[in-house]
Amino acid sequence: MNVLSRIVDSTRSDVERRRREVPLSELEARLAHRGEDRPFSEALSGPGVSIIAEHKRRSPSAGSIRDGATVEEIVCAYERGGAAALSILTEGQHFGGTLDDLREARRTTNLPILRKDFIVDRYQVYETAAAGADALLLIVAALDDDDLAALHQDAMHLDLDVLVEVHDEEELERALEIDADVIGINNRDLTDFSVDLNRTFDLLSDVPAGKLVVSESGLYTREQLEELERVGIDAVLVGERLMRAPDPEEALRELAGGTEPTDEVL
Ligand SMILES: O=C(O)c1ccccc1NCC(=O)[C@H](O)[C@H](O)COP(=O)(O)O
Repeated sequence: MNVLSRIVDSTRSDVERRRREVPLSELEARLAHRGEDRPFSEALSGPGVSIIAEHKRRSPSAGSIRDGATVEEIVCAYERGGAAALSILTEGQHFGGTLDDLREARRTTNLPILRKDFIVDRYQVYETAAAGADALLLIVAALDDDDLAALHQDAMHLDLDVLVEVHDEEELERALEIDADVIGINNRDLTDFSVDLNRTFDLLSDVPAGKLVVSESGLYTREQLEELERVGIDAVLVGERLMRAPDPEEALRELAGGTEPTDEVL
């Protein structure tokens, strides 16, 4: 069983537990207290490459990435450094995240927030909206066609933007079938963790005009971002590079082209 299947399996059990603790009807009631809308897609459509800065404590590929900093410290640094949006990893068992991380990010910044998780059940879509996120991730490789379409519909019904993540041409076709507006091309192979930026370059030419395209994973340098900008990528999703930096604000400014690079990482 590959890592994605393992994560999806454990996610399904976690969702069942949470559903018993907080029923869907309770989440629906909480939606009445949702705060103001922070448009996620709009934030990615500015000039140049927009940066979605990710809060990520650990991962299956890297192990522990950063301990000891609060969510507030990290996300406020990202906001000061010029992030267009935040990605908050809320998966617990493999990434050490929680929905409370997302709530804290919402309380302490004004940036639009993507819930980065393994969404396989409509309960999670309601949970995402109730926790104050503006967008969620749907990973095509983790879903069959019916679930992909249904979860996409549920998200739109709740005014959530959706980043639809693909790895190859077949997954891109499936994303286009549901008319996804924001396509994420993941440079990381989720079966062996290899990272290859050519995934973005190869798939980009198959994405029709009018879609927003996000290049995800394995991005570390200003040069990579400049290359992506040249080919017309709208945004990048960056986690490990920023989370390992002693000063995430400074690291973000460097990536965005605001300051000279330093090689310092934790
Ligand atoms: O990061 C992993 O090891 C991973 C493994 C299995 C499924 C998903 C995984 N990562 C989620 C992500 O998509 C990344 O956190 C995100 O794109 C940022 O990547 P990076 O800048 O390389 O931290």
